[in-house]
Amino acid sequence: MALYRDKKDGKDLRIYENADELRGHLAEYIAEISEASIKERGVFTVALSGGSLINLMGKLCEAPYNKTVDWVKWHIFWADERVVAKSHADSNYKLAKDGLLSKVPIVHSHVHSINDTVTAEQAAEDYEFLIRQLVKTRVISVSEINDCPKFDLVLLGMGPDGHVASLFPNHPVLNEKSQWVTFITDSPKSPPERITFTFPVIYSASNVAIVVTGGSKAEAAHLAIDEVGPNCQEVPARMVGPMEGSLVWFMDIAAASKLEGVKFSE
Ligand SMILES: O=C1O[C@H](COP(=O)(O)O)[C@@H](O)[C@H](O)[C@H]1O
Repeated sequence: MALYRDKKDGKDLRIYENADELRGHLAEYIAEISEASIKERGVFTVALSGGSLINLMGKLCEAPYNKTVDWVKWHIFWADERVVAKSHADSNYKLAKDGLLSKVPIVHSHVHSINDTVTAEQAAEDYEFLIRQLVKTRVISVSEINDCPKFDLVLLGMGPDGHVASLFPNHPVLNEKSQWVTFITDSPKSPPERITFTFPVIYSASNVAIVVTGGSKAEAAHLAIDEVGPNCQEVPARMVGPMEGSLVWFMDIAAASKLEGVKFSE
């Protein structure tokens, strides 16, 4: 059970004693959305991030989920990716492959990774084209509000600066509205060249989860979630607010330690 669960401005906050507790509940949440999506549409489309998220998804590789989840119906995408070779230590694909995809029976052709042999600009263009094809063939649903892809689940981490995917504070791509996937060549966090989903795609998802652990992210979580005045707009995580679906924040106590009005019983 979550130590604390509440809604703040449409955000469903779930706070756990520690990262291990969070892991169990995150696995259950993902498995439930997978089951519902497969029941409704025959497939489950999930966009991953890199960083600490993959380790926090680790319980999915264990019983009962390794056997009960219908892995062959999963289609994997990346909400952001670093433009490096897939074998590079910085690759979000490699991180997910080593930590999750190689441990469960996902169909190889359902793993939709970026083209890592071209420039960041071309990689973003190619990735958007790939997503458009899968929208046309109805593997990915489409938003009823705009023509954006509607992923069943977008899983985001958050950096200590409040960035989500590769949408960094004060970067012009925060305002990108026309493209689904864009690129940057000046990421403040290495490596500099990345592709990223834009906010319209994140807003259109059926479900978005932001998964955050550790005290180094407590200040950014506070700025993203609490009412803190005009400067709060600069925190990209604050800009995540799905128009169509649900938004859940999974946090451990350390990440939630600066949230206002959150009290834990002794
Ligand atoms: O660079 C990135 O950082 C964020 C946050 O990473 P974390 O290790 O602090 O959780 C990650 O979500 C993103 O996918 C990645 O490219």
